[in-house]
Amino acid sequence: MPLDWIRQSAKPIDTAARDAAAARQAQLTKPPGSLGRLEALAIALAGLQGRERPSAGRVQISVYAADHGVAVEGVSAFPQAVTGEMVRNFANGGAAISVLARALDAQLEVIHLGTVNDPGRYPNVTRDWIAPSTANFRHQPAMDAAQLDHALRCGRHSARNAAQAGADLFVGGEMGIANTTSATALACALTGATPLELAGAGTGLDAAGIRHKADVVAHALAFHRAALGDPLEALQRLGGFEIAALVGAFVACAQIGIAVLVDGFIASAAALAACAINPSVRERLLFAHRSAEAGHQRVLDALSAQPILDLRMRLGEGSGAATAVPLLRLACTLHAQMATFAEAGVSEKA
Ligand SMILES: Cc1cc2ncn([C@H]3O[C@H](COP(=O)(O)O)[C@@H](O)[C@H]3O)c2cc1C
Ligand SMILES: O=C(O)c1cccnc1
Repeated sequence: MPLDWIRQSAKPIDTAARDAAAARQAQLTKPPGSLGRLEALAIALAGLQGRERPSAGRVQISVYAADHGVAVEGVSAFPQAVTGEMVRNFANGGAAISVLARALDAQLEVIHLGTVNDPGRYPNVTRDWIAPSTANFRHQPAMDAAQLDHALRCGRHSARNAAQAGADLFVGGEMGIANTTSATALACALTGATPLELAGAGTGLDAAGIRHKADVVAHALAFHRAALGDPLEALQRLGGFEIAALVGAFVACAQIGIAVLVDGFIASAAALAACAINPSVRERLLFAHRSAEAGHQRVLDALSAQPILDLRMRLGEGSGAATAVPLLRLACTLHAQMATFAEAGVSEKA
């Protein structure tokens, strides 16, 4: 079976490294717990990376771009041509994630999986073409089995690239007009929430637009209902190429043992699918931020995830995850460089 790999277990957390990091935190010259979540993040990263002193220095950001057939239903505030235009903007270094990646000195990989408006070839964009877009999932499965397999393996390839580059941390991003509709449908199928509970403004729909989007999702869920019990089938029917690539990347990173920092609503819907397909993935994911997209909190709740930041961001591209990287770096630097009570000759708690 070509998809057998997706269900193979994630690398177990290194509890010895995590416990050693927790013991070190207790020795550092501060009241225990006073660095709050920075302590917990350093300890969690130690378990994920298998070393007492973890690092967030080397970061790989992989951004997947693809179009969605459901865009014809008028579910986005922006035209579909923007997906291909943004691929060109990524290539030219002008997108938000381009700027963030440069500022973080992160490795940025852009993978073009297919757009209706083809911007052409660029040396710094990987072309891994599946089709100009998914099919409109209101009336038919978004992908066939071969397309799903292709997209999942594309994500696994990024995880392997990250491993080869010695990445400490993987960030997955996406670009695809109408992909909040796809993420909403997928999240409804996986959580049992209603379309009205999860549908949000995306790129800027008004209240009537959000009701229409929820209606499109409701029709799609009714059409596919009999097949949605299997999360892989739900992903094939309701997902997008870029969302499936994120699923493949998250699962493969978890299997290889690369820590994953999950972005906003769309990346979290992909994380939800990854964990539904392969529950062992969950303990290898960190959640960067709470998006302003209406349904994100419900998706985070379904994952029992506590995001690091809440900056009212709602962009995607991996931008929220990239924004959390400096805090992870500070958490690691404090953990590695603070003096212990013994080293500094400071008296411990009475
Ligand atoms: C210029 C521009 C840049 C973006 N970068 C990410 N998105 C985000 O918005 C899209 C999803 O929203 P919806 O479902 O409403 O279409 C995705 O491409 C997502 O990555 C963008 C959207 C636009 C317009
Ligand atoms: O949170 C996200 O990922 C998001 C929200 C709105 C539009 N695009 C992405």
